[in-house]
Amino acid sequence: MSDLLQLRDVSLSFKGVKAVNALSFSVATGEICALIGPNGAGKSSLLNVINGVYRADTGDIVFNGARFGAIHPQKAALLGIGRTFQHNALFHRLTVRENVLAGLSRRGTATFLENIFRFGRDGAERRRFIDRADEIIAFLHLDRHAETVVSKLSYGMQKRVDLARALAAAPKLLLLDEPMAGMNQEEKQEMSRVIAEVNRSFGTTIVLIEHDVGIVLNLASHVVVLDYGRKVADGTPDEVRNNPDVIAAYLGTVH
Ligand SMILES: Nc1ncnc2c1ncn2[C@@H]1O[C@H](COP(=O)(O)OP(=O)(O)OP(=O)(O)O)[C@@H](O)[C@H]1O
Repeated sequence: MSDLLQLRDVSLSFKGVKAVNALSFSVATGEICALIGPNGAGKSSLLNVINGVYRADTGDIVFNGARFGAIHPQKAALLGIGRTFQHNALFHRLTVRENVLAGLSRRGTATFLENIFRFGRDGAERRRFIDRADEIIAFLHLDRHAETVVSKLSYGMQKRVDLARALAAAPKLLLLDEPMAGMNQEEKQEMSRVIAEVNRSFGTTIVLIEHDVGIVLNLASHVVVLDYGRKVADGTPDEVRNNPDVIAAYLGTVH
């Protein structure tokens, strides 16, 4: 299987703190890769480098054959890198459908506001966007909430809407920052099923951050363990589970 994403010797510092330290690893096309590690290990910083929110101090990223040291987040989205955030980036006063449409707006010629407020310069494009939004909404079993204002939904449902928003643009690579944070075990299992279904049905390559190691080791086919910005382990769930360095740095500690 070819690599969709390669990180080569990537480093990022914040005022002397090495958030990401000479990190290299690859993500194969079509896989679910989990990033795990203690608080402050550099996981979110790394996602922010991949989609251009932060600029790496050194190192290269190769995505889908194109190499870049830094990229603008909008360019990353256009290249096919989608993203959710630890604290969702939804428009809480808009409906679920409107939020999913917002995820599509960069793909067309009409602006986000034109898409939302129905004065689109291209009615056919708007129709296509609505169909696409509704397809994703149905896929994620959000149909009955399509017209609901996001602030009225439970936290777990909002996380799902955030996933729908990111998925709407049909990314090749989807970066999920703690998609199960704040959920109970049942909600986590459900979200885990949804992520696996997205990966299977759309062939989307997924890199996700999740603290629940039990969930991660069942969901991901590839696990990268970080500690203090460095890579501690990189392998299959079984390899990682049995790695003494991982047990010492992470699995052996209560998180
Ligand atoms: N914007 C920032 N400004 C200054 N320091 C930062 C910034 N973002 C992250 N850091 C620091 O970089 C290091 C890595 O943080 P990061 O948030 O990437 O870790 P993480 O593994 O995602 O942690 P968590 O699991 O708590 O989300 C930490 O020491 C953090 O304090």
